[in-house]
Amino acid sequence: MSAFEIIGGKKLKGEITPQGAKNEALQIVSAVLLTEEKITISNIPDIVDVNKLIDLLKDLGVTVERLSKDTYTFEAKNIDLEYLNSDKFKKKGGALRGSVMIVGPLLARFGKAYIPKPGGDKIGRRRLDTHFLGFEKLGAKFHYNAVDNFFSVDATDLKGTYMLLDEASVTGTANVVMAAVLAKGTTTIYNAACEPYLQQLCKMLNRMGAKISGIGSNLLTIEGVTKLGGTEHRMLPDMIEIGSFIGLAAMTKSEITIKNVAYDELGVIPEVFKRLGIKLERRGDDIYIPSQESYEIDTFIDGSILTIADAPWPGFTPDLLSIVLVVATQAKGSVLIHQKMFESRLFFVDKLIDMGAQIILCDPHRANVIGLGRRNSLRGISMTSPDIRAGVSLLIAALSAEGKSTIYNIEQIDRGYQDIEERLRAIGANIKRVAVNE
Ligand SMILES: CC(=O)N[C@H]1[C@@H](OP(=O)(O)OP(=O)(O)OC[C@H]2O[C@@H](n3ccc(=O)[nH]c3=O)[C@H](O)[C@@H]2O)O[C@H](CO)[C@@H](O)[C@@H]1O
Ligand SMILES: C=C(OP(=O)(O)O)C(=O)O
Repeated sequence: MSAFEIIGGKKLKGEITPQGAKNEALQIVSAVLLTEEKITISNIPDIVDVNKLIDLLKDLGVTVERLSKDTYTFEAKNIDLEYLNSDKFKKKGGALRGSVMIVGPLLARFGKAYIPKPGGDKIGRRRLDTHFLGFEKLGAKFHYNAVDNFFSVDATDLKGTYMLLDEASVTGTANVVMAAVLAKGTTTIYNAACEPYLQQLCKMLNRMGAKISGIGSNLLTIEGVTKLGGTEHRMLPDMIEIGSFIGLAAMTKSEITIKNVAYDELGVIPEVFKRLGIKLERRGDDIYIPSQESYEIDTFIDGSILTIADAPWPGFTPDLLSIVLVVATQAKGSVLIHQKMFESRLFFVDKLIDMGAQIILCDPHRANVIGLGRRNSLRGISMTSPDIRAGVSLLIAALSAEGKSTIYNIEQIDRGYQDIEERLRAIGANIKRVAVNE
């Protein structure tokens, strides 16, 4: 177990480059199971969740070669389906959310797949109905063993069909798309999630020989093919990291340039931070954030208090709401943060309140932040990170706070942020990782 010790209140300065996208990597790496040919993937982030998935694929028989820090080749030629029945798989497969996306490719290529209830953040109910309803529509039989929380699907032949997803689930859409590419006939998926990472997945599948159209919309049409081949793919930069760095710069009054952000793929993210009063400038494909002594939250046109809420893409991602909330604590003005998708993602505000922030948690989904307008700084405290994004939000709060903070349970942060303390130190942060005795 480790913790971060942070001495806050320092301005940072310099350039920072986002890692490859965690949530894209989990989709793309799962897709290698769809072919026995070689797939080369670059800009893979070196983070716990992605490494766990790669490890799982190795156990399944995929030949994995690491060509450089961020580039791997995968060859899923000799898959050991027996591994799926092992206790080792039950333990490893349940350790992360992304592992659920091996089901679609395995079902499509081998006619069966199992998965233990996947892990990921404990941020409220995280159902998998969309995934399995979709597989059933394609003709698979679904079985759920409630005793050991094991999901299984099998099918002799998957058949293309029309389906209206019960919700625009990100991993659910990815999973069903990966099953449908090898189904017989045409599948039409309406209410599909359409975020850039899914677009990336569909583009990669097309390069492998799939026939997917409607990419980027919520209506995907997939003409099934009999076989897919190898390809090369490069991951987009992680938009959640980019948003985290914008928030970090504003909170710590720092002048920061975020390099190579793939700006055109960021959707409403820059606009949402601008509505908090943060100045940011697009410079080529970088984002430049000047040092700002203060920033003021916008209101709606009629003067009423701004609400920032999550929504399926192209709405604002729920993964950045915790960051927005923290940044608002030092702004002038008020904002209502409405986390519609998850039920338990806002409870971390009690730590911010202990640090001196003014926040009213209205209910599990809504928090009203009354910005301090820098009248007083947050105070450093000891705290525990409940989930990946709350963890980084607390890290940002600690970097802006007066005095020393200690953040425990940083394994949550390590799930998704690569070498975070080194990268922050490189722009001047006073942060160190310390071992904690259990
Ligand atoms: C590994 C991975 O990629 N994880 C991401 C993925 O999780 P994941 O794919 O698990 O999330 P889903 O898109 O399935 O759903 C997220 C939550 O939102 C709810 N929901 C979803 C769609 C909708 O139209 N209405 C609605 O209420 C779901 O019930 C669920 O509680 O997408 C989430 C939503 O962007 C992100 O927070 C996660 O970081
Ligand atoms: C909730 C997240 O991850 P996961 O779906 O892997 O729990 C996240 O990336 O913010």
